[in-house]
Amino acid sequence: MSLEASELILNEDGSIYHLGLLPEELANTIITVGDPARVPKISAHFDSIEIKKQKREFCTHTGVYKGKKITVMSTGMGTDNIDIALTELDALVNIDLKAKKIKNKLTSLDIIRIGTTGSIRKEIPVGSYILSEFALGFDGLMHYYKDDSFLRKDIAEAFVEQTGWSTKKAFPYVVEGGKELINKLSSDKTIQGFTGTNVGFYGPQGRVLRAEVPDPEMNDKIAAFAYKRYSVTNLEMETSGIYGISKLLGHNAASMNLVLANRATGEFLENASEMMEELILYTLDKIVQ
Ligand SMILES: O=P(O)(O)O[C@H]1O[C@H](CO)[C@@H](O)[C@H]1O
Ligand SMILES: O=c1cc[nH]c(=O)[nH]1
Repeated sequence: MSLEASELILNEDGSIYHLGLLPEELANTIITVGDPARVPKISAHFDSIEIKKQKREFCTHTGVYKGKKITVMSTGMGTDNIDIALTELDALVNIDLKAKKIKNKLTSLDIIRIGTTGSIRKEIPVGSYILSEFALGFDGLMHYYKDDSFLRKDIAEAFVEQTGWSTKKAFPYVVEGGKELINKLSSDKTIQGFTGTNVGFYGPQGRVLRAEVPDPEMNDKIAAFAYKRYSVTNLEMETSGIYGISKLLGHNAASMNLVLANRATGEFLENASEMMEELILYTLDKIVQ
């Protein structure tokens, strides 16, 4: 049975709806970033760039770095965008777009996020690289999919109990990243992370400029959470969706984040662009190793 035109949506040129990409324009190793301006900063290191496409916040460059074909794509901010980006990346490799049928032989992509984050622990300073072993999703995205077999419900339940998580918010979910890919990217430069993914940057991450939050102690409660060997290291806005949709669809994902802010000490990284450039080169070289 083929997928309806309203479900698998293609543009007039046959490309996938939001990303605007054709299957042959994608590599099997994909770097995702939130900020579209970070895409050319990464592809500037490529030996050659074959594809440059932009639709909405999804800017994509595909090229070759040290002999390996890599795609770098921006997702914009938030897991609502991640749902679109990862589902369409999967469709590009695992659905025959002309026949609109799921392929018999499925392809597993390597998806590596290079992002920015805020640490909630004073011992993880600005400038650190956090490589997420697990993600803790506050966004609720994975509750919209049937298969929850890979979610660590024991950790999520302990988290809700210890922090007094409000029932008005989505029930948190916990998902592990792709172990092999994470091992490949890790070194003594990376800190193993348990990354909280929020639905926003201000209130959802406990930032107060003018509008108050219901529980000003929530970041401290998140930092105090301890269950078995698990405790939360940092907050950002995409990793849980990337890990969740990747596990759901059979892809390998790793999330590497530069710590820009330390929420416990109030510091913000001064030389952020220089440090991001270093993280980009670190990650690219680990990918091709
Ligand atoms: O730097 P990026 O990859 O966008 O990631 C972080 O920065 C944005 C917030 O400033 C959010 O997307 C957050 O996850
Ligand atoms: O504190 C921070 C810094 C970067 N990105 C976030 O989402 N939060």
